[in-house]
Amino acid sequence: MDIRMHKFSDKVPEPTLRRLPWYLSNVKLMKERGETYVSSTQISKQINIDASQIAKDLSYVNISGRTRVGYEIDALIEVLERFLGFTHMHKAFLFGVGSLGGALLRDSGLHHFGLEIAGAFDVNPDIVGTEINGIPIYHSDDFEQMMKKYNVNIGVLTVPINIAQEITDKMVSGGIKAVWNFTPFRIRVPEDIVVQNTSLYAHLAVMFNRLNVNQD
Ligand SMILES: NC(=O)c1ccc[n+]([C@@H]2O[C@H](COP(=O)([O-])OP(=O)(O)OC[C@H]3O[C@@H](n4cnc5c(N)ncnc54)[C@H](O)[C@@H]3O)[C@@H](O)[C@H]2O)c1
Repeated sequence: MDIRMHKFSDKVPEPTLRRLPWYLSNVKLMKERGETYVSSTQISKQINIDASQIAKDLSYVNISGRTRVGYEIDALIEVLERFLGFTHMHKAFLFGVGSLGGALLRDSGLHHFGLEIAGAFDVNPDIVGTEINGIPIYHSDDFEQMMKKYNVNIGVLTVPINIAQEITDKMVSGGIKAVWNFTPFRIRVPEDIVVQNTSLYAHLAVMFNRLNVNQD
């Protein structure tokens, strides 16, 4: 298989970055079924994406396949996990331990994808000083102090929308470099700060729309 290597300086396109974890999950599934090699054609059959697209996406990752047999599964899993940053833990602080924030603290899946929530912040006296899933919940006023104690550079934002910007500013001035924003507010940040907006509801709207189309 002739895989063109990309230079490390090449910026990986966002759609590729979103597909790679999907390949990883499926390749892991094939390994569980006892396979030792996997080709882009096999992955393609599982997830209904063009084999050429898969090969192109995988060309950003430092691995080469062999003609016909494809990629060695163990090597592919290892390389994908490393490439996607899932092998070492990225530490985060979460702001707003309400229904969504609490659920994220309880989610064991984040760990598998390389995110460790080291601590959370709220102002509700009923929950400050308690912990969820072993994660301590501090008062928001203690954030700056905790930034000195923990080696954290990611902030998860699950506060009410009306204070989304205020809390973002607080996180950034405290040294947070990337914000995973679950609020519907389009937060503003300095240029060097990474923002990832995430909404479960956006996917829901797509599902409802497709459901209606299918039922017409
Ligand atoms: N992206 C999504 O798919 C999605 C899904 C659900 C909710 N949301 C959004 O997430 C946010 C939280 O929603 P929720 O339903 O969990 O709300 P919630 O009211 O249950 O939780 C908000 C929490 O923020 C805390 N809080 C208030 N002021 C604070 C401060 N200064 N510092 C730290 N914490 C503070 C509150 O005490 C509360 O515990 C909202 O903005 C909501 O729109 C997004």
